[in-house]
Amino acid sequence: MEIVILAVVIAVVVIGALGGLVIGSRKKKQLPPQAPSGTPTITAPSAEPQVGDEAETPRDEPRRTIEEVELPLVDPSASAPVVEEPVTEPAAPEIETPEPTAGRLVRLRARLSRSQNALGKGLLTLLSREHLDEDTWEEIEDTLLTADVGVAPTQELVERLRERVRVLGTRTPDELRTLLREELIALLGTGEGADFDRVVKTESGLETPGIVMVVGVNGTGKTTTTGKLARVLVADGKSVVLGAADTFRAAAADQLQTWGERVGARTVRGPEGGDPASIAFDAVKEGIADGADVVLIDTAGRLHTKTGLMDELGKVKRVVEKHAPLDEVLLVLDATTGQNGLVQARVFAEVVDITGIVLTKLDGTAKGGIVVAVQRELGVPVKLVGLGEGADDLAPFEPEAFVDALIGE
Ligand SMILES: Nc1nc2c(ncn2[C@@H]2O[C@H](COP(=O)(O)OP(=O)(O)OP(=O)(O)O)[C@@H](O)[C@H]2O)c(=O)[nH]1
Repeated sequence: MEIVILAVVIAVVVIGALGGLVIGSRKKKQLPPQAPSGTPTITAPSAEPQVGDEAETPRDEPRRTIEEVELPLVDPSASAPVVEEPVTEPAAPEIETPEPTAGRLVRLRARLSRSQNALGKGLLTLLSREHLDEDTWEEIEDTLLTADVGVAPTQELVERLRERVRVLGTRTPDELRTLLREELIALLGTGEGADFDRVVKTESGLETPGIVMVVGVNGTGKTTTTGKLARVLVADGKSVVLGAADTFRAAAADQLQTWGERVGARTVRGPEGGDPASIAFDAVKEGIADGADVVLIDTAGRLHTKTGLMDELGKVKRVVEKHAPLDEVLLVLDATTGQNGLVQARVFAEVVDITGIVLTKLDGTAKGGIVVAVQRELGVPVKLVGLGEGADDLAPFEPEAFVDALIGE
């Protein structure tokens, strides 16, 4: 009996040991292969629950009702790659630095090429003929008249030139050129006789800003000239307020404002079709309040033949002068319109006291002689000349530089 019990115990032990071996070998086969030591491995997190993971939400967590559960917000653009725009400040209008005004006429001399050929070269060719006979002098006269110098100034010039050539016995082309130069400069109002002050008066000499008003017929270049003049003044270190009293042409105020913004000058404007006198008045008021150096007032183009419009111009002047007297009234004349400009000049001068002339579009005409004629007509100096559409194509008028540009140095 004892032997039987012993045999049963041994059998149980043997079976148990065998069973353990089999399970152990199975377990060993399931182990993943070991990574070679020393090589870093990057593994994805196991999808299977790991040690410490909760199998399910613990029962003691407060339960949420369906109303309390918030669905994740779905952004339709979320799938598209988000390109972040760099945050930029709204660009301030760029303030330009205008060209200095000194010597502009010399720089722009080539723009006078049409007048140069018709007037300057024409005269020099005639004067260099072997015999300066009666016919030649007549041709010289014709050349001057064609270039719009005007009858009286032409006769004067030819007479003086003839006399000097006769007395001095001048013959060489160089000497003749020198004589012509001197006589043309004299005709333009320097040297003997009238010596015009050509400086645009922008200083009032009072506490108030200098006030400049720009007048003329339609399309002569008033707004452009006002804008160019603002640049000239800013270049000279002055602060400028612009008055857009041209309420007649829709785009004029915008055009003026754009000119102003380019150099940091403020524009006072009113409603389209509004009262130009009240805008001019406000512009000067603003200029005084701002402590500006100069107020430039652009007026609407008006036909000199329309009495009502001319009366309106007189009113603008009177209203502005409730603040302070006008320092400068510039009449803008289009040089390409020739003698018609003289008629306009006469009528404008009756309504407002013209103190200076701006001759525009001299780059587009062979009739540079109009400078002489218009000064004679009004007894008022040409102060500025327009020689192109560019922002800095407005030059102070200097007779010597002008004549040199016409006949070549
Ligand atoms: N070639 C040339 N063109 C010029 C000159 N001055 C002005 N202009 C041009 O002339 C045209 C008319 O100029 P504006 O300044 O608008 O004329 P405006 O007198 O103010 O016109 P209104 O307000 O209608 O009376 C524009 O195309 C200017 O660019 C110049 O000196 N040379």
